[in-house]
Amino acid sequence: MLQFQQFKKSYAGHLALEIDKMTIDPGIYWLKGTNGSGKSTLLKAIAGLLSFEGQISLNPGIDLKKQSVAYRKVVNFAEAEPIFPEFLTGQEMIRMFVTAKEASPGQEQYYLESMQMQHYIGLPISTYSSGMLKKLSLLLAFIGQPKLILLDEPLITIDSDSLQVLYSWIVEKYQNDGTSFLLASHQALEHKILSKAQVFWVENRTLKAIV
Ligand SMILES: Nc1ncnc2c1ncn2[C@@H]1O[C@H](COP(=O)(O)OP(=O)(O)OP(=O)(O)O)[C@@H](O)[C@H]1O
Repeated sequence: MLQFQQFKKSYAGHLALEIDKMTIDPGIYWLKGTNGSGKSTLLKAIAGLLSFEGQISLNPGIDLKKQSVAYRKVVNFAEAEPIFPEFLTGQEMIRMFVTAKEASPGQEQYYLESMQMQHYIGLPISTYSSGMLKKLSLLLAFIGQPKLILLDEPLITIDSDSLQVLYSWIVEKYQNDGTSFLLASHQALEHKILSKAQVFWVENRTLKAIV
């Protein structure tokens, strides 16, 4: 599903993360690691938000650098602490993502309703609480037909009912569409399927599968 070749990310000349060669099969993965180990760096690099050395590609042969538009259409990302333009409404953000990701019209309705976001989605983002903003960013990560969804600390700030809805979105998307997930979380995934997700550990500036 996802391939790394001679991947290296440095900040101001200091190596943060290196993956010489690795293939990740389709699935749901739980990305763990101590603070500062490189989880967000990895997710942002895979999302195409950071410059790096080497190659990241998605099967079949969609290279992040060479086919950047095609790649970004099918790799979605929700940041740990999302920042969106405050003068836009959630609805306007959704409209932008629907266009960029070539989503089917009305796809967002299911997500808006199940997460009970309809009452605020037409308001400017400046009026949102951190949980309301987090739910918007999670919804945006499900827009389109992603092959891979990257969620950085998806469990923080949302209430327990919303958490159960998010778990169901992830499991449904994987089971119905075969979408893979990389979930970076310090909190346990308390769900009967997700708790069995294969673990990847980021340590010593690299990525290791825990078998
Ligand atoms: N913009 C940046 N400039 C310089 N160094 C950075 C930058 N972003 C991250 N780093 C460094 O890269 C390393 C990995 O950081 P990263 O944010 O990826 O860790 P993390 O595993 O997501 O941490 P946490 O669990 O605390 O969120 C850290 O040493 C951090 O100081």
